[in-house]
Amino acid sequence: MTERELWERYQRHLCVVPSVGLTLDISRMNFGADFLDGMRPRMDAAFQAMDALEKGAIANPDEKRRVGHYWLRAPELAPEAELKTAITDMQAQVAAFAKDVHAGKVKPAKAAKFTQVLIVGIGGSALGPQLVADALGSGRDAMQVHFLDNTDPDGMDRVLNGLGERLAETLTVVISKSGGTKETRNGMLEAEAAYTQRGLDFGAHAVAVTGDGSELDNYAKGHKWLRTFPMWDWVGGRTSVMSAVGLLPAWLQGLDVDGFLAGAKAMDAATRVHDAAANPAALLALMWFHAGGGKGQKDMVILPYKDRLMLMSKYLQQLVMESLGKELSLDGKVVNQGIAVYGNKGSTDQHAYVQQLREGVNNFFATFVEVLKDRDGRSLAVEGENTSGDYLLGFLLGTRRALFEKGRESMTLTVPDVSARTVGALIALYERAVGFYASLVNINAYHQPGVEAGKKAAGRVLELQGKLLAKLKSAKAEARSADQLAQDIGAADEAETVFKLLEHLSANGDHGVKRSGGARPAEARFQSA
Ligand SMILES: O=P(O)(O)OC[C@H]1O[C@H](O)[C@H](O)[C@@H](O)[C@@H]1O
Repeated sequence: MTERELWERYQRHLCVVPSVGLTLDISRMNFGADFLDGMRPRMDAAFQAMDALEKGAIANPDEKRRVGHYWLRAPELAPEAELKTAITDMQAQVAAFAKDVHAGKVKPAKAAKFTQVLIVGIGGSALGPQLVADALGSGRDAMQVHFLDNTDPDGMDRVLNGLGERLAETLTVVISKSGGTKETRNGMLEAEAAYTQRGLDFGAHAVAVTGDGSELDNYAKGHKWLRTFPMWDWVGGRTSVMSAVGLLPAWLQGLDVDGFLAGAKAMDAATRVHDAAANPAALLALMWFHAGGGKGQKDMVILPYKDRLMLMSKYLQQLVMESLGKELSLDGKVVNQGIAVYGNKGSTDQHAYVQQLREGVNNFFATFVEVLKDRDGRSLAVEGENTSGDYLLGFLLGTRRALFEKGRESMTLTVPDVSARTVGALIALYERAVGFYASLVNINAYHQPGVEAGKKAAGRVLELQGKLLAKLKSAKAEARSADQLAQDIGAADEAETVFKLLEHLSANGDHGVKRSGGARPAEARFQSA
């Protein structure tokens, strides 16, 4: 295709959303002239399914749940008055609570004001707040935000030690929809211990966002925490950033929450249109389908040319992969669907993996995210009249061209700035694109049965460790191999797991296990010290 033809194709297919100032350019995706027409019946079915979902149908059949994240920014669309009230009440409660915190009406026991927020959560209960905080935050925010999003002891030490004395002015927000996620429970207990160590009552510094009656809800109430905010079964974790999960941290940080919700609402309005050519979410889903043959054969590389959007790929990785990575279709057939997502930021990535994108295996399509506004205020001329921002765009356009020359497909999303409104719009765009794509390939986007398998297996590993420790203690002083110990606890087939457990136990002082013998598994001996 000549540059002239490309320019015409660009103008013909450019999807424009004036309400949020976003455009989607699909001209560098090499779909054929009849692709969009050919997909029309499937796309129409996807539109119908989405309409039904928004009206309150059971869109998550396995869990018999409704899917209501679109109501969070348009409560008037909730199918029942009680739901609408629940949403508006939640919004009012988080806003009022944050105002009281900022005003010092809700204050810590031994400091004048809360100045820091520590969020404890994982997956959908962390990624949204992390994206929003990183994209929109600054050193001038009302409160600074920190995260515990793992059960890594050293990771937690780093955050808690970093807070140091400021723990006395830190409000901890524990977020878990189910209220039973082990990583989050562990983070909460470690945070609690850090407060206790400094002579601070954790409950007077803690709030929860969780489902009514969950383990976390009971713990928070039992330990007299400051407040609990609701989370509902009709909001999925990965689409919960506009529930209290994301709104409470955003309010506390002092971000433009109204703009965030309004951006999403405007994008929702634009993506409800039953005309794929004018609907950026439908076009995204169709392009994903085109690129991967409806089977996820190509990976989605997200390349925002803006530091503030660096977490976008991480956020979309969960949204897309947990929603679309499914074994079974809605009819119960094995389909093993999914699209792999990765990315970081441009132009930084040009100095890393873009080499492979241009010349290596052609198993991806790129999505460039272009932000028109360079910075607040004017820029320095770094070379002739050129600014750093001119370079950033130059690198984006240059890389895009270099990929196209080698037959590598890409789309370009252009947004005016990284404001709360834009971030809300981008999140809403991808939420709906994922829903549409799931319909196109006939899967349930709203459950995650595969995640459970790993959790159950982890539970069995910890049970095994319990038996192992009991055995080691009873057989004191006698050094045994992993194989012997596995047999001793009636788990001969689990010798490898037992060996891994023993290596970890002996590398840490917590359980008093000592390792001797050689480096190889068969030579190693373990005993209780
Ligand atoms: O919010 P929680 O119930 O603690 O869940 C946190 C996360 O863990 C689960 O394993 C799910 O795969 C995620 O979708 C969820 O967001």
